[in-house]
Amino acid sequence: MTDQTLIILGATGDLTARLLLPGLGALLTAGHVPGLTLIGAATDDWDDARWRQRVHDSFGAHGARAASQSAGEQTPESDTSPAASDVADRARYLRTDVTSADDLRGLLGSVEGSVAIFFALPPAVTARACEALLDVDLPPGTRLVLEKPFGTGSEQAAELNGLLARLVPEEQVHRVDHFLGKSTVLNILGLRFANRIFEPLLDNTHVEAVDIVFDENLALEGRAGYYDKAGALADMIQSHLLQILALLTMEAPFTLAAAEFRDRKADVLRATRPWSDDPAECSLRARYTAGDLDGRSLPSYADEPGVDAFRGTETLAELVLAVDTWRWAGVPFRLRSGKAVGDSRKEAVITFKKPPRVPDGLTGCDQPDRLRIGFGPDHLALDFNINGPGDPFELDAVTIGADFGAGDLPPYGEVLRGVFADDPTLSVRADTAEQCWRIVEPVTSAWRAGKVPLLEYPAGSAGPSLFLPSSR
Ligand SMILES: O=P(O)(O)OC[C@H]1O[C@@H](O)[C@H](O)[C@@H](O)[C@@H]1O
Repeated sequence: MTDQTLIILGATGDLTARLLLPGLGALLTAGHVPGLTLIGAATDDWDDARWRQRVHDSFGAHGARAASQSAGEQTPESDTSPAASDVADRARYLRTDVTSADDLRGLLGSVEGSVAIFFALPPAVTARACEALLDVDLPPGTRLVLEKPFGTGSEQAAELNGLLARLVPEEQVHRVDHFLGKSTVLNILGLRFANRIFEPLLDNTHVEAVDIVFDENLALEGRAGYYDKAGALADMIQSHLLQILALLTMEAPFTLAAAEFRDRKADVLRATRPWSDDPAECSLRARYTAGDLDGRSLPSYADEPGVDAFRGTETLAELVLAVDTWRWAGVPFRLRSGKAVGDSRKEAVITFKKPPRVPDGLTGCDQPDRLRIGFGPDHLALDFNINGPGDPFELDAVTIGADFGAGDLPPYGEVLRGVFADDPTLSVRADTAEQCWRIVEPVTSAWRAGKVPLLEYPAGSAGPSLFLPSSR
């Protein structure tokens, strides 16, 4: 394998420290990308020593240690693995204006081997950095790795795609959605396509509704600079939850090769739209007010440092979608995500229709059957009715379940593995990035026009919920 260099633009930021470097550390510890050179670039006045310390801290704090422990290795509490330490010790930092072609030229001039550039930057800065790269000769095979949100709408995403297409071929663009690197999310493929018993039931004949819910205890956690401009809809639904919807609804690909896998996802996303023409009927937005959560007193979102209260950013969003394919037409898909919600719930729930008729004489429980795929804790459960203990004609609800277990790598490690292996399977393709904005845009326009009120919920409460519209 040729030597690889990873350049992180935005190296001093929160994303790099919290997610990217830990994922990289785990990947290195697992023995991938030997000989990697890591270069950090940002405007901050850092030097190699400070950057190396950051890399060591982030490798040690999360990814590298977690990965080696899951592999059964004994490592002292504060140590990174030797492979990750070696990369940290050799890491370089270059003070760089990422929007300046001269600076980027200088940065790339110092690099050997195969290069991946990770844009750990806000969307607007990413676009400006890509523009600047137009004036730079990129080494052959350069991969560009972009974070979500990809643009701020379908038009901006299309513009950015046009720009990227002038820089490198589409196969070398990796649009990261780290949910596609989560083992539980990827397990949807195994669950659906490697079993006989579930797949035949997953259609509009048998399924009543599907909920994809990601309600978090986490509040803003100091991320106002990014989150206040994004909000729950762009942060979670337009990106992560639509990817889950695609995996739950796609037809079986012949292989998991990038082209086919991404074609099948694109098919269903093209067929997806808001459930009703009136976004007020099928969407809800809300933001948290002061409240208590897990023994913490949280301020109102509007009072969090860095928040522009008048912007009206939602911290909870819910949206019902229709997937207009032969298989799924008529089944509502409810996507919901909220911050500072008391009852953390992260799962996809497939609710089946009731049986056509329960014989007279079987009484008691008549809960619909449900298949639950938990995204944290990772779990699979099937709820159904049986003749339980006691009266043989009295029905009881039971659940059988299995734990998925953690993946070998954290999600960012999995995503980076694809980047270094030149495999874009887990990356979001250009057309899909645009489709995901197209799906939510009728709703964001209605929200902007004030047609859907911004509700409030106390932090720590369950938050408001939509009354599901009847099937049409
Ligand atoms: O559960 P995970 O992997 O931390 O993912 C959830 C996070 O995903 C991120 O992409 C969002 O920006 C966060 O707001 C969210 O909390």
